[in-house]
Amino acid sequence: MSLSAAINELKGVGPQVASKLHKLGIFTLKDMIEHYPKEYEDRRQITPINECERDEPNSILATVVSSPTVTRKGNLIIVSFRVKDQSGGLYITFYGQAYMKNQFTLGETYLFYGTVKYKYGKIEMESPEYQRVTKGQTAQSVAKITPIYPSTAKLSQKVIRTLIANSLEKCEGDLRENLPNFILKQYGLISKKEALQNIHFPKDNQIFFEARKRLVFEELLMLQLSLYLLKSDFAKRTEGITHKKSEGLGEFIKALPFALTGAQKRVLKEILKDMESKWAMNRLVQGDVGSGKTVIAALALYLAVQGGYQGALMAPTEVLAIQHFMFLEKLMMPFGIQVGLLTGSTTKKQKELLLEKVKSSEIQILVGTHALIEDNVEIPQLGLVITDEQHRFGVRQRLKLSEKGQMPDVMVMTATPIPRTLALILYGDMDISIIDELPPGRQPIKTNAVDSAYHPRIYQFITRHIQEGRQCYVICPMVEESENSSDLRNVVDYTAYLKEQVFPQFQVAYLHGKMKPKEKNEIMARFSKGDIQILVSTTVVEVGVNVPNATIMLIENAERFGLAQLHQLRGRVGRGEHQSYCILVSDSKNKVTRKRLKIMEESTDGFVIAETDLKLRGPGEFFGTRQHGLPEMKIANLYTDAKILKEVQVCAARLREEDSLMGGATVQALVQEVKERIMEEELHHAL
Ligand SMILES: Nc1ncnc2c1ncn2[C@@H]1O[C@H](COP(=O)(O)OP(=O)(O)OP(=O)(O)O)[C@@H](O)[C@H]1O
Repeated sequence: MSLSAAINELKGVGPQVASKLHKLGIFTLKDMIEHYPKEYEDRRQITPINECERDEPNSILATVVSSPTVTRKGNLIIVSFRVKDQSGGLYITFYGQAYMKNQFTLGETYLFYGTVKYKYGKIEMESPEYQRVTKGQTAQSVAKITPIYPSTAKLSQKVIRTLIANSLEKCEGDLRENLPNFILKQYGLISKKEALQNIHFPKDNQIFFEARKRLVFEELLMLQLSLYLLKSDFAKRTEGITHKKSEGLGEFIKALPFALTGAQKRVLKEILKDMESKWAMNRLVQGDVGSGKTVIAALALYLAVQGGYQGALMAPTEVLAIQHFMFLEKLMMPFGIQVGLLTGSTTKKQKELLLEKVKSSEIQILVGTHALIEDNVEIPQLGLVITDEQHRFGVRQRLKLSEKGQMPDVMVMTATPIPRTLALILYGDMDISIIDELPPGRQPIKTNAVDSAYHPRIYQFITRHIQEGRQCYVICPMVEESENSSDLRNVVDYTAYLKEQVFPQFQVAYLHGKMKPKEKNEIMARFSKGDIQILVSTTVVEVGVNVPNATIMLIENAERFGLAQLHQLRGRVGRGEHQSYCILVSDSKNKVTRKRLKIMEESTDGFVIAETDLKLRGPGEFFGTRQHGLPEMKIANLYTDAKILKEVQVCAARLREEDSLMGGATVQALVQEVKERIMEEELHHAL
């Protein structure tokens, strides 16, 4: 059978099982085979019955010495019988599974795996997994390292195991090697077929590790190659624009309302060096929330414009685009530089006029949302592209903006502190600058995680601060009440409650993603001016909003947010001279949640928070949402597999650099496979 055969072509998969498998995202035999175990149980160690650890799982090899009997306790059917080995005996008991009565034969030997308990003065093993050991078999040939699969959609582990074993067997002929031989040799990788067989049913620990390494290597290599392909079809370092040194830059810096921090100066130097060189700049500027990235963007844009080029700045939301526009306009106007704004709400007429001015270079800096990448936007002298990324744009969108110019310099700003291992993958071919210093005078934000019993005190606290002239954000996980989330705070109802019951004396308003852009902008402008004191919102304010007078960030149902997200949200306060506070409300008793909220109380360092979050939750959930244009990881863990990742990057770079390798048929097939995957991803995304 072929790997692409539909799962219901497999024996034993009827419509019911198929629909359960579909729920797990399994449609073909290939999907089935790539449904990797989440963990393993080592059942090879067979323990004599009298040495079994209580309340722990054990493997025993025992013979049935009493016929199964059925008893009832209320509605519960209990099947029980006694088994023995040379050291002793115990009872095997199944609850609620009447059919077990007929599964065992007196005098036969079985391998049982289950938890051994003391119950009502008897030793018993509860609902164990079992397998008959026939005459010719040894216990060792039956007791195995057994895979345990993730989310089973009500399919038993046994069924999944059997389906995978069958898929592997039926597709054996189609499990072809897809990595070139020289890569297998150089990195000591086992074949694809062996790896797939042993990731599910490893014979021993050694082969399991080898199988995993091989599959992780392949997955990361595919990811790295797809990033290369998406970025520039294996383009090497390219020559770009040589921006002229600007004499006026010093004057521009002097005109800023503050002195640059040491970190800002260092990053600026790195950027200037890139811009003034003949190579195209491709730089990621990473700075913790509030570290002052926007001004760095302004300086780079100023330099480009001074040399006769145009610059573009793309932001992920309209609110943020407007904020950047206002900031840049104020700085640039005194120097006679014109800044334009293009967003989804720009009217047709305004847009025509604006685009004309951009085309004639009358407007030198264009700020906007992804409206900037539309085909009719022409920026003829485009020399610098900056995206304020925050993980909202895909690699492809970033490229599309760059393509409006002739190899413009590219700078990506991000506030999400990305652990090094992840930055390597997401921005593998970029140079990285880090702004690791906050502007002077900032007091660390005080953070407290509390439960909802604290609400009355929280409201008093907010009242006091607003009376002193400050402002407050309140974040809820939902926009409106919905059926399955009535226990979560929602923006609409909570605003009404706060307005009427708690803060009738203050201006309370709400903001959420479903509102019209015009309404959103209006509310944000009123909050910026101080006309609104309490802004209740979803995470739309998470990205980059800058209102220095806001000093309290109250987050309801804090357990619903990723740590990176909480850190971003908290970064909306503490942006001015006043002491700021972040209050995280959660009634969750979950241990991991409590730990995560505790980290927020203890650390204000975005990098520490991000690393810890990654450790606690795994990278899949790190960003809260999936990355556009990036395949999901099936087996690799970007955090713990950092060592393999490094090897992969060396290997991928070699494939890219040495054209001779590209000529080989296997490498071409590999690249083709990567291309197909990207298409699949895009399709998946478009749906
Ligand atoms: N060197 C500096 N000294 C004093 N204030 C500064 C300095 N640099 C920036 N600021 C101010 O700090 C605030 C935050 O700056 P900015 O909005 O650029 O931060 P950011 O890094 O983009 O943060 P975020 O990612 O959270 O949006 C702004 O009010 C800005 O004017």
